[in-house]
Amino acid sequence: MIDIRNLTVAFGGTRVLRGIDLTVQARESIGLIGGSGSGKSITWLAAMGLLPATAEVGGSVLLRGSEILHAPRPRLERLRGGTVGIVFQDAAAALNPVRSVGWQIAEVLRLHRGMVGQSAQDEAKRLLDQVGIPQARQRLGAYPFELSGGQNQRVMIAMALAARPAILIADEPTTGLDVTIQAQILDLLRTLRQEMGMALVMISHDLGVVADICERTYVMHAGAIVEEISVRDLHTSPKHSYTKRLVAAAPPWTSIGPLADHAALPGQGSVRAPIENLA
Ligand SMILES: Nc1ncnc2c1ncn2[C@@H]1O[C@H](COP(=O)(O)OP(=O)(O)OP(=O)(O)O)[C@@H](O)[C@H]1O
Repeated sequence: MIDIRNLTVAFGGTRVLRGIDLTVQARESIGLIGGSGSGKSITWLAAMGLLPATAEVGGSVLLRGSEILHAPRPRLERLRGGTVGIVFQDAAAALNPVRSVGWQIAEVLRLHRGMVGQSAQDEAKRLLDQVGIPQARQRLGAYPFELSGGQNQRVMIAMALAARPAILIADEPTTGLDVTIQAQILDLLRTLRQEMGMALVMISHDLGVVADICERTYVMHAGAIVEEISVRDLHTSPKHSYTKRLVAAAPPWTSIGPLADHAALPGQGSVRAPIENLA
């Protein structure tokens, strides 16, 4: 689906990405984990051609076999088109404050699927239903400021899904939300991936989140990938010292923490356990 080779990024001669190699297969769920400033977001922004022109970008990014790095914008938009959906961390900042959520979803439907009028409204309502917004028909007219943080995050996911992407990139989609809402959003992403057969890239500084939802993960440190590891092997065979430190620091109740049920399979949602226990 995506094949990134030797991706480099520099700003004003200062290197922030040092030769990233990364692949995503159809339908798989991968993590990109690392500390603040390690280069997780820059990797995807560069790969998708979303960095400002001041960024010096090198390497190769194949999307379904076609080179998209440095592709002219119309070609890039055509290639990227409905293939890749992106969910950012801060929904409140990413959504347009002066347009209703129904309008914003309908706009994606118009651009990517040529839908207009009542059929776009009906599809927007169906998408809000799908991401778990109650009273979806009435909510089409709501503005982002009228919704909670978790609901805005769901709207962003609905917008990403509206283009029917084959791959969904979620950049810290639960940061800033309280733990209960975080667990609900992770559940939603897990369910949607299964229902829609999408690949999922989960970018997070939280190893528990990645271990909960992904099958394998890349570990980033200081602008480089230091390890690629299956989530199953995180307990037993992390090789790089940075990965070992991440595993050691994982909260005890997560899929990878010391109290984890080691028989649990990745993606089965053990991060939910403490929330259920607290309820
Ligand atoms: N527009 C820019 N100009 C210069 N440097 C930048 C720019 N954007 C990002 N950087 C630098 O690139 C590095 C990687 O940033 P990136 O946002 O990818 O980190 P991250 O791993 O996603 O961190 P976080 O979890 O905090 O979001 C950082 O050192 C950051 O300061």
